[in-house]
Amino acid sequence: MGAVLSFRDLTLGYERHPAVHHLAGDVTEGALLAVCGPNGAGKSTLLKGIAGVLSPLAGRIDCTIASRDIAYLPQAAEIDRSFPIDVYDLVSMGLWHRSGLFGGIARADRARIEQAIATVGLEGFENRPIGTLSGGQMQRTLFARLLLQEARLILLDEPFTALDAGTVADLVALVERWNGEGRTVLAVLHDLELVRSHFPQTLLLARQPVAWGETREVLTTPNLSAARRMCEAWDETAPFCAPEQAA
Ligand SMILES: Nc1ncnc2c1ncn2[C@@H]1O[C@H](COP(=O)(O)OP(=O)(O)OP(=O)(O)O)[C@@H](O)[C@H]1O
Repeated sequence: MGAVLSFRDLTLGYERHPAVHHLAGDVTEGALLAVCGPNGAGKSTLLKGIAGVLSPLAGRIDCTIASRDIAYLPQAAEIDRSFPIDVYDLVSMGLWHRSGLFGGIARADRARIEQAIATVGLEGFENRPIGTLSGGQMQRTLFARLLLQEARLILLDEPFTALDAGTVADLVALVERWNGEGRTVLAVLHDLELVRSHFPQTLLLARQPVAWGETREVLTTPNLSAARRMCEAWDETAPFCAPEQAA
């Protein structure tokens, strides 16, 4: 399998302050990769860089997948739930890449939307405004939208945070299904047991990469301690590419 993503001495950050520093490596097609690390390690920043929301300060990301084939699910806190839209319409947005913003929804599309809503266990919620959903119901709705997107590269930022065990199990099963279909999935996760059980590969980040490879070889006590130390020692005001921060 070839690389779908290549990081070339990548630095991402905000207002010239790096948040992810000197990242290099490849993500192969069909990978199921967890991105782990302490708070502030740069995990969300990396996903934003891959999704094209944030441009590199230095280095680059080579991606062989067209942006229309990339799906990005931000952290729940970043999603505006006050937007007046119901479950059905939010899920149907997963077809936008096919139908266009103002394209009509054909009968076959309606069947697919209903099927996606049923797959995530939300039958009967079609007309509910998203602002009235519980956190778990909202996340199921967003996964139904992802189902319709049929993206080749799926980026998930803390997709299982604050969800009950049943919801997590259902959504993990969807992630595994996507991966079984050959899609590449990157997920930012804090639950290391979940990562060990379901994600074969892990990138451990602490502004810089600490380790990247087989999950059992990455999530070791020494690596996790090093990541904690590196994040604690990080200077938030470090200038762009300060030599002492270089890998
Ligand atoms: N919009 C922004 N403007 C300025 N700094 C930012 C912005 N977003 C994130 N940062 C900073 O970038 C650094 C990395 O943040 P990021 O959100 O990528 O970390 P994270 O690993 O996803 O953390 P968490 O586990 O807490 O979600 C932090 O120091 C954060 O304060």
